[in-house]
Amino acid sequence: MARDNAPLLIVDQLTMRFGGLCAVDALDFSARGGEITALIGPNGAGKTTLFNCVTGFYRSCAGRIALARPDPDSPGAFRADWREELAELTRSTRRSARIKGGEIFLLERMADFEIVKRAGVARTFQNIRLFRGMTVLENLIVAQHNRLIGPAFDIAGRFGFGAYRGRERAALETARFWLDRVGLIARADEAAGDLPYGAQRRLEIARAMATAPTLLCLDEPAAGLNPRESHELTTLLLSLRDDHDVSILIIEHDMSVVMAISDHVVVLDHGVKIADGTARDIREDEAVIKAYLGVADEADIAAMGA
Ligand SMILES: Nc1ncnc2c1ncn2[C@@H]1O[C@H](COP(=O)(O)OP(=O)(O)OP(=O)(O)O)[C@@H](O)[C@H]1O
Repeated sequence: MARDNAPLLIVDQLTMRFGGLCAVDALDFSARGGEITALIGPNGAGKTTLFNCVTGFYRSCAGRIALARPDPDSPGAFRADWREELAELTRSTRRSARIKGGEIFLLERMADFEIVKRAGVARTFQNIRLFRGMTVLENLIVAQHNRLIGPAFDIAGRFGFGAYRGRERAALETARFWLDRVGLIARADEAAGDLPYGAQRRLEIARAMATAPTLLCLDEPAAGLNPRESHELTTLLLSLRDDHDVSILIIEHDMSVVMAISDHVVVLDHGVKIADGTARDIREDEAVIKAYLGVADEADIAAMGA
């Protein structure tokens, strides 16, 4: 379903090389706000490298990654067309600029912690990275450390001043809300590492959501899930988009999940974009079918409906 919303993420001529290998090659695409954009492609296509550039884990070799963050308190005021302001920001040496109803960022100029804190990008990983020895609840509290650590953290935290207490209470409420939302509230006091695999995947998503992101980047969230869990995941992701106003960028190999949830699909092969469109467009695209026929199993092709 194409929704014709304003762009939230604009990737422009992005290039990432590792020595002689070009993992992402002059990539252009945009992801619109309020949508689920899927990045698909065979193994080694450059999908995780792109995520690592967006989240500041890698510093790209060339190109631009721009993100808009509407003000949460007045989302309606956001100026939908921010190309002019982006051009001006690009010409400057600044990392961000205020625009009507929000702020825009050039992520390739920012450190990873700033990308999380200021630009509102949260992510999950291909291999689950929870704090396994901490409880389920503690994992969500730690995720909100940016909010807990206010300007007066040292003194306020030590003496239990009101401002800190208030922030702490809000962090607990947020944690409980998201644990409830992903069906883990009854397991809040268990060690995260003791949860079954599918529950750990849900906890990772809850942990990312607890940071109130504008853009949620999910790296293969359906990996290792059984069909029932995959179905629950699709329901959860659609609800995050529709009920919680988060835009999602998802890398996923499970084509049934991709086809069920994506508003927009970008297909990479050997670091190059080979298709970009709705799920329906790309499943009929010859270059995509060829890329998958070369490497994927027949179930992938069947799930794409080609
Ligand atoms: N840190 C690195 N150093 C060197 N080469 C790397 C590095 N990270 C990725 N690559 C290479 O870049 C290419 C793209 O890898 P990437 O992990 O982005 O692909 P992918 O599309 O995410 O694949 P998969 O679906 O298997 O996760 C591969 O050839 C990979 O070996």
